[in-house]
Order: sequence, then C-alpha cells, then structure tokens
Amino acid sequence: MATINKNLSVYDKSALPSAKDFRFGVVVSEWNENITEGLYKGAEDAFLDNEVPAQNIIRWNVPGSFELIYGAKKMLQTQKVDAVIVIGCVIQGQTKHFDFVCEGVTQGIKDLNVQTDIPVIFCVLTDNTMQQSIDRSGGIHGNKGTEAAIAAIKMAYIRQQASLTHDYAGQNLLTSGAMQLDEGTPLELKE
Ligand SMILES: Nc1c(NC[C@H](O)[C@H](O)[C@H](O)CO)[nH]c(=O)[nH]c1=O
Ligand SMILES: CC(=O)[C@@H](O)COP(=O)(O)O
Repeated sequence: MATINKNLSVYDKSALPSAKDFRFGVVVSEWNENITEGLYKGAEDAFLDNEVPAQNIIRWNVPGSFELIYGAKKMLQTQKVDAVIVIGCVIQGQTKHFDFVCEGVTQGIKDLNVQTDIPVIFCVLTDNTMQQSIDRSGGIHGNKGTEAAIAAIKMAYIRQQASLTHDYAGQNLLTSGAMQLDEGTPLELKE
C-alpha cells in the first residue's frame, strides 16, 4: 500500500506497549534540514505522547544521509539505547548520486540490523521532489517521523520480550515456532 493510501501519523496508542522505560537514539541528517527537522519533531512528539521521558531521547546530528550509517553505529556502540531511528531526506538531483546514496544508506542500515542486537529504524525519505518530502514530513500524508517512532517502540518491545525467552542457539526464533508474531497480537513466546 503506497503512502498516499495511508496517513503516516495515524497510530492506535492503546495497542502499543509501555515505552516509559525505553531509551531511544535518533541520528538526524543535516541535508534538507527543513525536512529532517520536521521528521525529528514527528518522532519526538510521538515518543513524548507515549510517555518516553525527554531525557531518554538521545539526538545526534550528521552531515548527510550517507553518514547516518556511521552515526548509528557509534550510537549503538556508546549509548545504552533500546532502538535507534535514522532520519534523512534524499531528493533526486540531476545525476545518479541519488541512487548511490539511497542504496548505500539502505544497505548500511540493513547491515546494522543484521549485525547488532539493537533495532535501527529506517526513517529516510527518498523522494523525487521537495514537495513529496514536505507531504511526508508533516504534510498531507502525515509524518514519517511519527511512523518511525511507533516502529521503534514496537521493535524495542519485541527485543525486550525476545530476551526473556530460552536461547535457541543458532536457531531463528521467528521460524523455530518459539515466537508467533501476528499483526496486533501481543507477542507470545513459547518455550
Ligand atoms: N544529495 C543529498 C545528500 N548528499 C550527501 C551525502 O548524504 C553525503 O553526506 C555526502 O556524499 C558525503 O559523504 N544527502 C542527503 O541526505 N540528501 C540529499 O538529497
Ligand atoms: C542525492 C544527491 O546527492 C543529489 O541530490 C545531489 O544532486 P545532483 O545529483 O544534482 O548532484
């Protein structure tokens, strides 16, 4: 379903786990800061709306979206956080640079999710025009920063619950039957 068919800011607060004890890192790109600041506000407001204490939100800035990878890596290595959001806005220019930045950031953030134990949420707009970015950072399609904060809360909870289960060494919990993840159903871990 494309963004135009859903509002990025809409979420069911009653369906979320408590986030008051979670700590979140947010790495923000300074490129297109008129957009990334709006995305950050959406994320921050959603955290605060879900009782995350302001002091539990750690923000770092990096020059551009490509640097989100290194910034998130150092955040994970040095800060006690339950999830990290990377925020960027990449807009098509005249050259192929857009393609390489977008692909590089996507693969780099994917790698962090594979190689580390902390969820890293991908809040990077990859748009054709500035208007598309405006529409998705608090405009007519809502705010992707809000969506990212809700994802961060949900993933921090999944990580917390998974840490309570038996260590199925070498097994993928999602396929071993130990973890049933149904949409909207609280996580139930089976021994
Ligand atoms: N054109 C955009 C960039 N480009 C800069 C790169 O992200 C990077 O900072 C540079 O290549 C140095 O390593 N970054 C964005 O976030 N958005 C753009 O539209
Ligand atoms: C994503 C970019 O780096 C791009 O916006 C830079 O613009 P250009 O391709 O015109 O150099």
